[in-house]
Amino acid sequence: ACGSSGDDSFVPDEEPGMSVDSVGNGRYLVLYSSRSGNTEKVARQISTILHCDILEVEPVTAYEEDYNAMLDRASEELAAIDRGNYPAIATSVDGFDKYDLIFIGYPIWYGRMATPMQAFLHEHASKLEGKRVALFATSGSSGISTSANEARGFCPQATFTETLLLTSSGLAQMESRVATWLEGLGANREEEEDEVSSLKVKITVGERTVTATMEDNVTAKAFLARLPLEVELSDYAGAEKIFYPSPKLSTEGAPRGGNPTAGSIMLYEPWGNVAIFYKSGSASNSLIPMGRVDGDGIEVFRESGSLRVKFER
Ligand SMILES: Cc1cc2nc3c(=O)[nH]c(=O)nc-3n(C[C@H](O)[C@H](O)[C@H](O)COP(=O)(O)O)c2cc1C
Repeated sequence: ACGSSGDDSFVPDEEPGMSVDSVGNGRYLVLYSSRSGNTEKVARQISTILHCDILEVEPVTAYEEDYNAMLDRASEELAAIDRGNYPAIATSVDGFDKYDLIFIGYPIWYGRMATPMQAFLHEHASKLEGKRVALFATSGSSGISTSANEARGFCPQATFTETLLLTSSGLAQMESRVATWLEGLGANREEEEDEVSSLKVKITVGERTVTATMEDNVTAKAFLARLPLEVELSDYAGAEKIFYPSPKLSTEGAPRGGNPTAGSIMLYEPWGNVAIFYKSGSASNSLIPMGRVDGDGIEVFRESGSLRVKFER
């Protein structure tokens, strides 16, 4: 076997860390590594039950298809780890601040934690300080305690919960075992309808989807109540994309006055049109602030001419 130690692997220096695709409110994150799919199934089950974020920790060099070649590689990588050389992994995370509980799953290799997850914990140990960590593993028959000790070694400042091990005979009861374990941890499905997410809107423009955060006022709420909504936005003055809701949106009691900047979503009361500003506009008492396109999502509205868009919750 060649190139298996990982010592000399070139790690591209492109992204400092990846952000996890958020689906839930971000209380839980499931991180897993998996070669033949068993641990991945458990990880997906956890993420489905909790409706939470999930991220695979992947090696830079793909796993060998051939089982014997894989056994060789794994034992070489484990020996290298014992000498302080970790295999290169393609996954890194900027931080775990928003997560209350982080699930970490891996297969058992030679009684130990699979090497990609060891490398991940080695690289992220300081970021996991003070975090609550729930370990889960799959194996043919071996136990989890050696790998749990390895995890504690990497992250002495983390708090470890009760673990879950599914051996090949236990995988058949995966659903009930996972559900019972999560109950014991007090982990439950993330609520989707909290105040913040209820003001979130997805806007799809062609192939791209951006998000906006709406205001908590009567006009914005009237708009939210009409979603999903597909409309043609026309260009106005080379600064706004506009459309005319029909019937007009209620403005009764809404705060007046706006100073539009790129990203502002406002209602122009005299005409009743909704305007998404991709450039700054003039301040006006006839503008009612309705919300704002998040981040740099406003870029998608800079295309010239009209745009077909879909707004949805
Ligand atoms: C390199 C390697 C070493 C393994 N060592 C063990 C072991 O020591 N004890 C055990 O019970 N199973 C062992 N297995 C079996 C895996 O732990 C088991 O198939 C696991 O569910 C695989 O998870 P995955 O499908 O997520 O990759 C090993 C598998 C591989 C590939």
